[in-house]
Amino acid sequence: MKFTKMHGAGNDYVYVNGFVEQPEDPEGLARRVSDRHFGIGSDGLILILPSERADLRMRIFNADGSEAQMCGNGVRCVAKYAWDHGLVRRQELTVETGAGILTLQLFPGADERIERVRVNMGTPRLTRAELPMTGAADHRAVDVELAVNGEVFRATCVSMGNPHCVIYVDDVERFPVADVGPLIEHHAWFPERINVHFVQVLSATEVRQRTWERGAGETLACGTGAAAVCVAGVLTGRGDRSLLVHLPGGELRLEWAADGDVYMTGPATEVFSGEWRG
Ligand SMILES: N[C@@H](CCC[C@H](N)C(=O)O)C(=O)O
Repeated sequence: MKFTKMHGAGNDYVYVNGFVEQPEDPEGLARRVSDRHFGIGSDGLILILPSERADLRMRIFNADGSEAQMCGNGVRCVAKYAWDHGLVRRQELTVETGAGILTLQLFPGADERIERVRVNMGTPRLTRAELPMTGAADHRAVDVELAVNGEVFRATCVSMGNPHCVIYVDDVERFPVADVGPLIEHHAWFPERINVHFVQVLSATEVRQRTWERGAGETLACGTGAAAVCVAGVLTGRGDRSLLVHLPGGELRLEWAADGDVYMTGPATEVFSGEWRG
C-alpha cells in the first residue's frame, strides 16, 4: 500500500489515496501504521476518498483505531495532497467529513505547491446534547466545575463536529497534560470521550495551547481544538473573536466570524512517501 506522511503544525498522519488503494480494515491499519516503534509513526490514519457530494471525502482514524468526525490539521493536508498530487487543482475546494462538508481555500507557494490552507470549520455546537455530555441536554457547559482526582478545574465544552473540553491554566508548559488529560478524556461526563486542551492566555488575541487528543494522547497541535479554544475564549470573556494560537508544533490563526462560522488558517506539509508492507 502506497502512503504519504504529512503534518499540519506537527500533528502528523499517514495519508492513503483511496482513489487507488482500498484498505480493508482501516481501524486495525491505523493502529499498526501509527505505532512510533513498529509502524510508520503518526497520530493516526487519514483516507482521501471520492465523494458524491463534494470534491473529496476524508475519513480520520486516531492512533488507537477509533474513527473521529473531523481533523482540522488533517483536512488542510488533504487539500494540499489533492492539489500537489493532481486530484483536484482548484484554489477553492470542498471536502466531505463526518462533521459536514467544509470549504477550503488553498495558498500555493513560490514552487506552486500548497503551503497554507484556510478552512471554514463551520458553526460550533454548544449544547450538552450536541457534544455529547451528560446534564441538561439544551444547556451549555461554559466555565463549569469539573472534578478530577480531587482537583477542580473550570471547563468549557465545544463541539466542532468532534468534542472538545477547554481548561485554562496559569502555566501550560509546566502543566501535567499526560496525567490530567487521560482522566478528562475518559471522564463520566463524556460518553464518547473528549479531546482536552490546556490553555494559557497571553492576551485577548494570543494563547498558548497543549492538547491531549482522544484516541491519540498528547499531540503537537489540534486544529478543531484550536477552533474550540477560540470559541471558548469568546464565551468565557477571555479572548477576542480573532486569535493566534501557539502550539508545540506551530501556530494556527483562528477567527469566529460574524457569520457564526469559525475559520482556521495554518500550514500543511508533506514529509515523505513510501510503501507499507505490514
Ligand atoms: N488532530 C485533529 C483531531 C483528530 C481527531 C480527534 N482526536 C478526535 O477523536 O476527535 C485536529 O487537528 O482537529
